[in-house]
Amino acid sequence: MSKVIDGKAVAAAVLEECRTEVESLKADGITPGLAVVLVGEDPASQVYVGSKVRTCGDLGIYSRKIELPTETTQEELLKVVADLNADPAIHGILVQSPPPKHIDEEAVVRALDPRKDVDGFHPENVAKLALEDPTGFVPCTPAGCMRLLKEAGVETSGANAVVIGRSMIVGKPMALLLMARGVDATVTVAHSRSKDLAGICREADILVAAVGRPEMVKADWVKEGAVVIDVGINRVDDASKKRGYRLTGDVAYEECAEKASAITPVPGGVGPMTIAMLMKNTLQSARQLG
Ligand SMILES: Nc1nc2c(c(=O)[nH]1)N[C@@H](CN(C=O)c1ccc(C(=O)N[C@@H](CCC(=O)O)C(=O)O)cc1)CN2
Repeated sequence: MSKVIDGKAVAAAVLEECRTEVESLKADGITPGLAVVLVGEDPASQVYVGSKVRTCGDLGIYSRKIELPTETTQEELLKVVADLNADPAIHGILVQSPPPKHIDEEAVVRALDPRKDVDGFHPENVAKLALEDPTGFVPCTPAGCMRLLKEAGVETSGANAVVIGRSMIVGKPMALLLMARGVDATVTVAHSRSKDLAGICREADILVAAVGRPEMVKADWVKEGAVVIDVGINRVDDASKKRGYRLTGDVAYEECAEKASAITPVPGGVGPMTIAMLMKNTLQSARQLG
């Protein structure tokens, strides 16, 4: 049976580091500020945005929640972003993803001031990640995964890491982080079109699943003793639950836990780290912008 990597506990430790940094920023006359923009009424997004704002409040970070109706036009959203770019009280801006279908999300990300792009999605921050420039912002979920690996004492140097998924939010930045100098993993990025996906995964010392398919990774995809990081947070209908669904990852947890040396659960694994790393990025921005 494997060791469970407790994302809630690691996130709590990261948030304590943030609390200390907020005090230090305030002592220097800087009150960090985060703006969270939510377009539409996606229920999961409402939960995440609420959680981001609550965490800011708990740490003493100023936050501004901007809720816009589903019918908000691209132009209206770009105006909101431009106003936040110009607002000195705001150090970090994020637009919750996914926005409604008529919104061109890439154009919205490009409109962000990259110095305030605490999600790390702007092309300038993507380039800084590839260049290993620490002044850029690392996307929160992969940054959280890296922190979990570190806290779990996972040896990455020379390890075979397989990332399933090639999204801009998780797969691609995760691959860059794993191959970075000092981390030094040998990285394979696999996806739905990869031939023999199970075989590729079986080679992994570190397996990161970020595909958004409930319990796709089965025990026979996992090498004995591998470390498994499950990024998926899928809502699966479950009439036995009060809320009508249960959360499950991209990994069939029980059976994979039998083979892995360490594994993240869902919920309580990578998810809480996303918000903790967002707070870190906001404080980095506040420090850099002053
Ligand atoms: N602009 C962004 N949009 C989205 C991001 C992002 O980083 N930036 N990531 C995800 C959603 N997300 C944060 O925004 C997020 C997802 C999950 C969790 C989390 O704590 N999950 C809990 C379970 C919570 C629940 O009950 O649903 C867990 O896994 O334990 C936090 C944040 C997509 N959009």
